[in-house]
Amino acid sequence: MSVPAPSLAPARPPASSPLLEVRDLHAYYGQSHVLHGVNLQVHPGEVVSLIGRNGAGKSTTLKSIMGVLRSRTGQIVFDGQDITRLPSHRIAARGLAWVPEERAILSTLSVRENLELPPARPGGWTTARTYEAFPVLRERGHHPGSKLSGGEQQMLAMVRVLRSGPRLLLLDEPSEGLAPVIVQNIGRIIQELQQEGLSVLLVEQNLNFATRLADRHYVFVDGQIVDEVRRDEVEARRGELLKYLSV
Ligand SMILES: Nc1ncnc2c1ncn2[C@@H]1O[C@H](COP(=O)(O)OP(=O)(O)OP(=O)(O)O)[C@@H](O)[C@H]1O
Repeated sequence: MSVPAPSLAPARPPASSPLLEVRDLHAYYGQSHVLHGVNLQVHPGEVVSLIGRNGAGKSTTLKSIMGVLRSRTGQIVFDGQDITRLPSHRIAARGLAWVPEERAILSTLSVRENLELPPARPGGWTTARTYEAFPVLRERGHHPGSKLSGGEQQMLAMVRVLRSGPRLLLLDEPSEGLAPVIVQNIGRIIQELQQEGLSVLLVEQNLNFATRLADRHYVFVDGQIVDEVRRDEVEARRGELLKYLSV
């Protein structure tokens, strides 16, 4: 997997106030208590990754932030406002966009219909930008969503949410199951988005992909964050990070 290497400069110093702050988050599926006091921050323009083994609670954290999983306690603050009790659509309207692991595109609609259904908002991706970044989506314009490859589905799912011009993008395993060249392309787009000031919270199992892109990493074990690693610490601590991910 090769994403163009970003500069070797240390992680940018976080701005004084975080764009997203998650405080003492607990989450539940029925009787099952799966997040145990998660605290994390994402600063404006930062790319932050959540890494950890399967079942550690990373996706649940994204679902809790978006308000898709309602059975949770703690506080989620976005741009200084408490959004914990808002319904998901109002959370999205504040500028958070989530691409779930299953990529949530409309399988019976064509690529073009999938692209055009979400309303484009000021600052969001236009159709022209979409085709410039991912020309394959123009070529596949009339194909139904169900007939796309995994990579094409990931591109389409990302573009659908980028049309709304979000300020924070939540990506759940964007590299999962994709060919190296597609992973590289998606990595390049994430870097471009960061350069434009977008913040990204990225769930990843692919350590190479995560460490190339993210300024900071939170390590999840059994529903808790047990470690935090900055970009400039990654090389010295790569062995520990691999151990956290190994089964
Ligand atoms: N819909 C659900 N109902 C019940 N338990 C769930 C549900 N979704 C996830 N879990 C459980 O919650 C825990 C955290 O899962 P989560 O999906 O957040 O982990 P993850 O770190 O994202 O890993 P993965 O890569 O496997 O998704 C796991 O024990 C999982 O089995």
